[in-house]
Amino acid sequence: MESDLFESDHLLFRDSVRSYVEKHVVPNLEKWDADRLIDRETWLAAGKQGLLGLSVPEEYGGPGEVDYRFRVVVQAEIARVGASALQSGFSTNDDIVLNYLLRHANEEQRRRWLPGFVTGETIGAIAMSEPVAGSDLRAIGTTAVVDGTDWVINGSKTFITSGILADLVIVFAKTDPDAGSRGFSLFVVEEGMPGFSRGRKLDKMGLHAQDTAELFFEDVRVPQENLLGELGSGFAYLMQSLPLERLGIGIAAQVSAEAVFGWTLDYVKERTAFGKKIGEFQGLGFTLAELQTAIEVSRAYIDRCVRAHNAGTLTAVDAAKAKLWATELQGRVNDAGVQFHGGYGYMMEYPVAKAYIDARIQRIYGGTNEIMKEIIHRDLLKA
Ligand SMILES: Cc1cc2nc3c(=O)[nH]c(=O)nc-3n(C[C@H](O)[C@H](O)[C@H](O)COP(=O)(O)OP(=O)(O)OC[C@H]3O[C@@H](n4cnc5c(N)ncnc54)[C@H](O)[C@@H]3O)c2cc1C
Repeated sequence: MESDLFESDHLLFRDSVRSYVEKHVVPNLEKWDADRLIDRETWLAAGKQGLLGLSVPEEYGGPGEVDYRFRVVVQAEIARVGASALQSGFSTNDDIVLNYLLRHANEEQRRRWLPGFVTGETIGAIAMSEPVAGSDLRAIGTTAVVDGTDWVINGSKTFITSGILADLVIVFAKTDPDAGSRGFSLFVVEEGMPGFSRGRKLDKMGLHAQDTAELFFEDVRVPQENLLGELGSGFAYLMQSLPLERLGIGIAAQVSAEAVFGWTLDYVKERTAFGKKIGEFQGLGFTLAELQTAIEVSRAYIDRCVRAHNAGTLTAVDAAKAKLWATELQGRVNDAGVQFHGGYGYMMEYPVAKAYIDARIQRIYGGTNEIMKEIIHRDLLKA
C-alpha cells in the first residue's frame, strides 16, 4: 500500500530531489565516510536546487513552505540511497535549528540568519547535551553570565551534530541557577567568536560521514543581540521545539526502514540456497510478512503525525510515540535485513550493513526511547 500523503506538487518536487541525490549524493557516499565529513559543496548544491530552508518565509529568501510534506520528500529520497549522515545534517538545519529561529528570532536576527539556511551557506547546530547531562538537561553546567551588554558563556557540549562545520550554534545555557526551569536561555554563538572552539570529530559506531563533535566555550562574549527569544525561556523553548525534532527522527526511521525492507526483499528474491530462492523459505517469509505489515501500519501513524504537524495540532506525546515506534521498527527491519543478506549483510559494501550501524543512534538521540516512554507514561497518568 502506497502512502497517500503526497499530491502532484510533492511528486514533482520528488523528481528534483532525486536528480540532486543521483548527482551530488550517490557518487560521494564513500568519500564522505572516509573523510568523516560532508563537504560544503553538497550543502550549496542542495541550496541551489531549492531543497533547504523550506520553511523560511519569502521575505528572507525562502520558499515560505508551510507544508511539511516537502520535507518528508527530501527525507525519503535521501534514505532511499542510505545517506543517513546527510539526512541528520539536513534535518538538524531544517527541522531543528530553523524551527528555533523561526519561532523565536526577532526581525533583525531573521534578516541576519535565515537567508543562509536557504542557500546552504549556513550550517547550523543545536548544542544542548554535555558530557554530564543529556536526558536530564536541567543538570547542564554551561553558564551565561551578563557583563555589560554582553553575555559571557563558559562550558562544554558534546555529541553535537554538524559540530565541526557549523557556522551558527544555538547554545542552551544556564542564566540563573536559582530560577529552576526559568533559569535557562538560548544563545546563538557564531563561527569566529573568540573563545569558541571545537574538539575532535567523535569516533562513532556509525553515521561516519556526520561531523559530530565536542564544542568548547571559554569566556565567549555573546552580544545581547544574539540572545534568542526571552531570557529565562530556554527550557520552555526546548519543550516546544522537541516534538518536530522527534517527528523528523520518526520520519527518517520510517523512510529508512522502507528502503532497507526493499533492498532485503530484492535480495531474497535473487539469492538461492538448497535449489530455491531464499525468499521462498517460510522461515524468512513470515518475518518479512510481519515487517511489511508493521511498516505499513507505522506509515499510517507517521502520515497522521505529518498532517497533524501541518495543521498545528501535533502534540509532544504524538511526536514521542512516532519517534519511539518508528525507530524501534527501524531496528527490527535492519536486524532482519542484515540477517537475510547472510554474510554479505555484514559487509560494509552492502548498504544494509551501513544502514544497520547508522540507525542505532536513532533510539538514543533526540531524547532516548526510554524518555519517549516516560513522556507517554506521564500523559497516561494525567487526570
Ligand atoms: C551521533 C549523535 C548525535 C547527537 N546530536 C546531538 C545534537 O546535535 N545536539 C545535542 O544537544 N545532543 C546531541 N546528541 C546527544 C543525545 O541527544 C544524547 O546522547 C541523548 O539525549 C542521551 O543523553 P546521554 O547520552 O547523556 O545519556 P543519559 O541521559 O546518561 O542516559 C543513559 C541511559 O539512561 C536512561 N535514562 C536516563 N534517564 C532516564 C529516565 N528518567 N527513565 C528511564 N531511563 C532513563 C537513558 O534512556 C539511557 O538509556 C547526539 C548524540 C549522538 C550519539
